Amino acid sequence: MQRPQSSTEPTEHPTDGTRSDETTNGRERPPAVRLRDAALSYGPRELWRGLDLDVAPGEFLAVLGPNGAGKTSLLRVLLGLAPLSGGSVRIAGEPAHRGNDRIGYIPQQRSLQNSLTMRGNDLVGLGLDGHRWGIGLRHRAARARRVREALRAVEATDYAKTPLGLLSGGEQQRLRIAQAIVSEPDVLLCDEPLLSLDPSHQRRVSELIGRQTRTTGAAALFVTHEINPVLPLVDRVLYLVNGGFRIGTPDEVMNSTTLSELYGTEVEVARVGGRLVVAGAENEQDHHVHEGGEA
Ligand SMILES: Nc1ncnc2c1ncn2[C@@H]1O[C@H](COP(=O)(O)OP(=O)(O)OP(=O)(O)O)[C@@H](O)[C@H]1O
Repeated sequence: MQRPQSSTEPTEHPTDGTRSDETTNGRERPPAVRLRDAALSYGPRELWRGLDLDVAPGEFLAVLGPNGAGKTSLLRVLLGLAPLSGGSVRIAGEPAHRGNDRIGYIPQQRSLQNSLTMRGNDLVGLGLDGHRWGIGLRHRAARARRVREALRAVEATDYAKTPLGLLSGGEQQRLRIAQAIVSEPDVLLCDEPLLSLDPSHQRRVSELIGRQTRTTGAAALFVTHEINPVLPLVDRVLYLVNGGFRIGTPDEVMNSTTLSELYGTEVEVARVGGRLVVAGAENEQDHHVHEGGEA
């Protein structure tokens, strides 16, 4: 097992994976996510350890790495579904816990149940469950307004009343995003939200999440095997490989020297027409950025 690596020497951020710009609109806000000396093991298998990371409000963090590196497991830790084996985790200043209404979660894309009864506005409304909505008319109206606004934000109003089972994968994915943003969370956890979307939907979904970080100050942790569609949005990258990791801006992490160190083998990173192409990494086909796909 490879020893965990410290982050690269950043030019703009401290070396411990934290960002100093925690003041938004003159008000101090705690980091959206704070991990300190965090470690996660399943039995004898250690996925990562020594992870120090502050994700600032409004920051867009891409989480990259090959299959099995522990990206989804990191999201499960933040969701309070998996306990750390060492260190600590806080979400918006509070310990991580299940059912945290400060988090909006976009799970890995699966086809939504073939429901002919459940509709988009029902699905989005579920994103408000657990919030304190009264039973009076006023509260019902406010709840309905929030759902309408979320549907409008993802441009899904036209099919909000169509049974989910009749919608395309891209349409369903936009509804999942509406469900995740309807409660205006502090943290958006996105687990490969671009999977199986065509390039134009990839771009729209990425832009939607980017817009949400800018307009509400939500931090996004965006797990992806394909960085190019989100590259213009990414503030920093967390790259996990075989127990080691690097944290830094895309330029600091996505270069031949850093990735070769991290993988322990020669990896080449090239910029081709503004796109990143990685060659030589283990499981290359599973995680690298493809030259052909559209950003
Ligand atoms: N509850 C669990 N108990 C034991 N092992 C687990 C558990 N959850 C995940 N693992 C293992 O931990 C490793 C990391 O899994 P994880 O899903 O976090 O990887 P990932 O980086 O998201 O991979 P992928 O890119 O394939 O989605 C895998 O080998 C997985 O089998």
